[in-house]
Amino acid sequence: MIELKHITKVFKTGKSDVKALDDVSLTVEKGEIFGVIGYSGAGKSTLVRMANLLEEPTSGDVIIDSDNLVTLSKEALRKKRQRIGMIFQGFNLLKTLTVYQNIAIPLKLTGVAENEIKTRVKKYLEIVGLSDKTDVYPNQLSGGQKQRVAIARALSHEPDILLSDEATSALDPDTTDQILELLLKINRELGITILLITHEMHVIQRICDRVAVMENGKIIEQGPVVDLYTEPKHQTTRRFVESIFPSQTPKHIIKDLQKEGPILDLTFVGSATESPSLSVISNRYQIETNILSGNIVELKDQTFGKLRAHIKGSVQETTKSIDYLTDQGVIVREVVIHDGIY
Ligand SMILES: Nc1ncnc2c1ncn2[C@@H]1O[C@H](COP(=O)(O)OP(=O)(O)OP(=O)(O)O)[C@@H](O)[C@H]1O
Repeated sequence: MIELKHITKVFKTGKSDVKALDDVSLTVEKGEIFGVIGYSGAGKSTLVRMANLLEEPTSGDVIIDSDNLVTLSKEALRKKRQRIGMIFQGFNLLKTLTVYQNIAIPLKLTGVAENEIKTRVKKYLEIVGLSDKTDVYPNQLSGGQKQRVAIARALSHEPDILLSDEATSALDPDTTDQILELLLKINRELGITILLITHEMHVIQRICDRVAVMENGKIIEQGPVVDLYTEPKHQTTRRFVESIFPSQTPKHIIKDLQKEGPILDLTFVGSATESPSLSVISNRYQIETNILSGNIVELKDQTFGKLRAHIKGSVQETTKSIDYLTDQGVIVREVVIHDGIY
């Protein structure tokens, strides 16, 4: 549905050029929620703005439903953009207009008839849960409510695609979750494909199907969210996953404990999170287990857990225990410290 092919973007500045995107390719399938995560300056905003050509690539193609935006006429591009809604961190509402006018005026500018405008404003304010705020001004709304109005405004053009540029970054955690739930509902009930950028793993975890990790203008890793959680390949991806599962065992404790037996990081996905594998190995084999840290989180469609445990016992019994865990679908990785480094 959205295909970014070999996109490079160089910003010409006074002194030196900045390569914000460096040969980036990405495909978002119809109906999915695709997240792009990266630290500040990675190139995320530039990337998402390619998908409606708010930013033009220096080279590469932007294909939306088999049309290459780069080669479309101005008129055809204008029409295509109406199929692509966008929401922003700063909401971009006009302060001097009411909620109704903020949604209605862009529709009027694209030639939608007055009756149809009334119907759409009513419908989309209902969907975002703000039917009672039609006549108020943006400064009478909370941040979350402002973002709901911005979402209703984007939806009122009845797009196939919604682009989200850090839409929850200015919101507190509870409001963030409410907006993420709303995005999920829009995706499921209206069938709208969503491409979002964020610097928060929490956003990816809650609603995304697939994710790409960006660094220095490149995509360094991409795939289903659960794959990046279970086996992050790149150091930066590992840092993002650790932001959800901080491993806070002090290094000197790991160093001491590992003299008596291995410290294991255990990763559980789906039903494995519910089976009592650790108590089974304690009962079945001659070992002692001690849990050092752990957490279970909900990904979009399944549960995912991490546990750090210390195991004491003979090499033979420890090996049997690890084999048992592996057979149960648990991913087992030994934590080792050499000279103070994990
Ligand atoms: N209009 C511009 N002119 C010059 N350089 C720019 C422009 N827009 C972005 N850049 C540069 O391109 C690089 C990528 O910026 P971009 O805003 O896409 O990153 P980001 O990952 O969205 O970061 P943040 O989360 O801080 O917004 C940065 O080095 C930035 O300074």
